[in-house]
Amino acid sequence: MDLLVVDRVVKNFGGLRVLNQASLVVKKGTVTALVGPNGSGKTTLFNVIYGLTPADEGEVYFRGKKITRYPPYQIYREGLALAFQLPRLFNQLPIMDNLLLAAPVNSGENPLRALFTRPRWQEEERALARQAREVLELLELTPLALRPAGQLSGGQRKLVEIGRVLMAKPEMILVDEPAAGINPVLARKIYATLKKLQQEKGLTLFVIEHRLEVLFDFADYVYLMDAGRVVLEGTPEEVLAHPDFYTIYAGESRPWRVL
Ligand SMILES: Nc1ncnc2c1ncn2[C@@H]1O[C@H](COP(=O)(O)OP(=O)(O)OP(=O)(O)O)[C@@H](O)[C@H]1O
Repeated sequence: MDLLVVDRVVKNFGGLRVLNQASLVVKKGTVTALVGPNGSGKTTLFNVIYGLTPADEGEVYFRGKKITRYPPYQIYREGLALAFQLPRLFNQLPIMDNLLLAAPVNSGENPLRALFTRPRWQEEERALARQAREVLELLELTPLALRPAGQLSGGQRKLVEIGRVLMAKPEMILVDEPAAGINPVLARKIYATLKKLQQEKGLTLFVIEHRLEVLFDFADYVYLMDAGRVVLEGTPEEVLAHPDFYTIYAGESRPWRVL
């Protein structure tokens, strides 16, 4: 099933065409990767999908529903979440609290409603705490549950960022460079965790990555972008075997000049 469909998306910044009819499909239950040289438009495409940057042309569909003009919070509610490249955590607060704060709003947050629906919000809070403990367990972060987020390593912060996103129980997660700036051992661990989310939770993952060596062990399908459009696609083996792959990948990507 096609979970995410990007259909001929165009984005101009001033006179630069950064996305030039970009189209792709992410199938449900896969780990799909987006690779490409610096400046080819990968992050801009994620921002368009997630409603952070409005598309000039083209459409984005999630579960068959057009989400092109939705704001990010509405896309999040539809079950599509974005894990930021630089995790946005509350540094003074423990990991556990960072996860609890990421959960969707519950009935205890409105004082008047809370007064009349006390048993319900107490039960909701208990369920949230259970969910946060499960997420910590899944990400193997339980021993660090009470550690302030500011004391974590870069790799651990990425895992907490993924945990934060999991609290919304999404169907699909966009992950922008989970392994950037992280040593190869931890990078593998992060990918192993993403794979576990796919296999055990049925999550769909769409990942931007530069490190081909980790990526190709975990991805089911790969898109290569250049100058704002998808130029190659296939299984990791197919894409790597393509005679043009390394030339494009190692090149410098220049947006189109439209004005
Ligand atoms: N807000 C903006 N205003 C103007 N130009 C922008 C803006 N955001 C991105 N660009 C330009 O768009 C092009 C694509 O950038 P983008 O970050 O999407 O590429 P990328 O493939 O994610 O690159 P990298 O691999 O380096 O992260 C670049 O030339 C960048 O300078």
